[in-house]
Amino acid sequence: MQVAPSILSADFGKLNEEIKAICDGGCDLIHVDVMDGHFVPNMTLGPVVVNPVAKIATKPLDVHLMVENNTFFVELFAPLKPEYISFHIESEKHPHRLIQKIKSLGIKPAIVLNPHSTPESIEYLLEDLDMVLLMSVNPGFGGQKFIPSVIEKAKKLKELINKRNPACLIEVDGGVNDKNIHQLKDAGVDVVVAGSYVFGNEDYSKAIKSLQV
Ligand SMILES: O=C(CO)[C@@H](O)[C@H](O)COP(=O)(O)O
Ligand SMILES: [Co+2]
Repeated sequence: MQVAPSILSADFGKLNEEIKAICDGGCDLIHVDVMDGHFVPNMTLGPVVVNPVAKIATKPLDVHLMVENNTFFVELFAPLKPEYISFHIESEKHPHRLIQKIKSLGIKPAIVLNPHSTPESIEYLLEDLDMVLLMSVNPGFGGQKFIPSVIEKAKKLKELINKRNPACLIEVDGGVNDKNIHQLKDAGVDVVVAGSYVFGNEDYSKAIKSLQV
């Protein structure tokens, strides 16, 4: 299991130290939550903050867009050369076109599903995706309670992925901790995002390793 700590839960008063600690602590990716105050009722990080993060990070960035104008934000974050950019299926009228745009920028495209969205809704996009991110909370905030139906959804998605594009990864985001990690692993999940669990732990390295099952 790969682990992507969400920097939303980091201490922004000492962001450099926090980034260094999770990279040295053995994380696989750095999850960057981008919220525009329209698609979700919160606002977070723009390139002004994420640029210095990208400069000191020794692990690749996983940019999670929670915005209405996806194309604008893809163009804004592309110069930071993230490994992945994910966007919500619920906020995009032309997901196939946007996937091609992200690919053309040399970035791996991923699609995010809110708790109500079905894996079948993206079946015909799977062959063009590197990852699907399943939300296990409603997007907008860290520290929320895990929604257990994501386990069944991950299993269904895994079947579709096996049929359409076995190389596509499944990522789960929200309320992940050492209690639900084995269920997620058994459901076929490849990557987990963990914000409050990692940054709420005194020993980041220990917390990250406890999820790398
Ligand atoms: O995208 C989001 C929230 O919208 C997440 O990435 C959270 O920031 C994860 O935080 P925890 O639920 O792990 O505290
Ligand atoms: Co996220």
